Amino acid sequence: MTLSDFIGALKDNPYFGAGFGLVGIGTALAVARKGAQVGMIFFRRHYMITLEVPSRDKSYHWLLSWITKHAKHTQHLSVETSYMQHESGRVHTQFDFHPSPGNHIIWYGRKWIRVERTREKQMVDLRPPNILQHTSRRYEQLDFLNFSKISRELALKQEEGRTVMYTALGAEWRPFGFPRRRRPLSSVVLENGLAERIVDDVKEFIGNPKWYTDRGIPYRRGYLLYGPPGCGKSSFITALAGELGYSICLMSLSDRSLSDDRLNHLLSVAPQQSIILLEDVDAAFVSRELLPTETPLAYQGMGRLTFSGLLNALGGVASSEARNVFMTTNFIERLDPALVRPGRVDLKQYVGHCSHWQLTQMFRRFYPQESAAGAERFAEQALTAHTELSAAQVQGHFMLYKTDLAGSIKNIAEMKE
Ligand SMILES: Nc1ncnc2c1ncn2[C@@H]1O[C@H](COP(=O)(O)OP(=O)(O)OP(=O)(O)O)[C@@H](O)[C@H]1O
Repeated sequence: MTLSDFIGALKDNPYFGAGFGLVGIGTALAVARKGAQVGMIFFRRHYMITLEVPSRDKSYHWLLSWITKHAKHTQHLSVETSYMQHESGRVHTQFDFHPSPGNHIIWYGRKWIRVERTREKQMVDLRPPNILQHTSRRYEQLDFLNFSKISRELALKQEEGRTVMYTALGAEWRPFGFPRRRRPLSSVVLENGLAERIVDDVKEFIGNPKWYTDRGIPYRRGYLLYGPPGCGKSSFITALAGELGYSICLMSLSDRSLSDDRLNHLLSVAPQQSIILLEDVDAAFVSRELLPTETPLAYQGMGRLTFSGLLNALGGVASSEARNVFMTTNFIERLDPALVRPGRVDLKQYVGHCSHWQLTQMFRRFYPQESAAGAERFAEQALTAHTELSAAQVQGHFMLYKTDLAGSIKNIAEMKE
């Protein structure tokens, strides 16, 4: 039997024909699948473009709120809980629902947009921040610009004339609550010329980055406001942020989940044009000279944040963006000298009890119809009745007698918190 006879016999064999046919179909499908994959890769490479928005980028939150608004039908949501404890002990909690990490398809402007939320993988010891990826057709590159612009406008509209408060969530800063109406500087009455002095200093710093780069000095400035409670430290910083059009990044050093790495990371990724506010710095650490006998245990270093970690983080924030760190305390004597040395704290300011001048100013703000002489009399009587008065006490008293000036003066001796 020759080879041609053998092939002829196989051709006529129905089993062989069917097997050959099946193999042929399988191969054709595999080739088609591979072709589709290659075609998709080719298409993506040449016709698609991906925009990556890291979480530390300013537009990240704008895009995230845009996506949250538009990806209404997504089935995967993740909750983000922000938590803030006020000095009064009052706890403020907020739940935000965002599309969870993964793919989300959004129908917008008569187009499908695919948004992918992913987590950055190379971070150690930190809750990884998210990345948003937005994919569009290459010839519609302008889409990115429009998309980013629209989300920015949406966010800016919400923030117009307002101060955004950020709190630290994992390794990221997240806006907390709705942006607050800006507090005018004039509403915080500090000792004559004090507010202007700090405002001028901050403005001078923000306006002169070149001075720092020319001298190789890290572009940051630290401020410490200290003094008794209720005298306007926090209120002034909030008003200052409003004046500058800055946001506030509020951080508590006694947060037990704060580690050296996390603090360092948070300081370096704080949103641009923001003030970092560390309130009650004495609550987390006390001067090493006071330890261990005279200090209550509650005040000793807590959590995984170490004192040297804090010093390094404050001294080591190298950023091209102006970095303003404000700290407040009621007990400056409890702070370690290393914490308040120049480089970490460049301007220290005592914000104390009300002076005669402050009392007259506050009186005139509350009772604008009253004469200057009336305000002087009020200030004198208040200081005769009380040696120390905080602005919060005075404000509380005025609130009590909002429409009753005579009552306000008559009951001056009862002014209390
Ligand atoms: N100098 C001031 N001018 C106007 N209002 C003030 C002033 N100081 C305090 N207040 C009012 O008193 C309240 C408490 O003030 P604030 O929280 O700013 O004080 P603080 O000095 O930061 O206190 P603490 O040291 O306890 O944090 C606020 O409602 C604020 O409006």
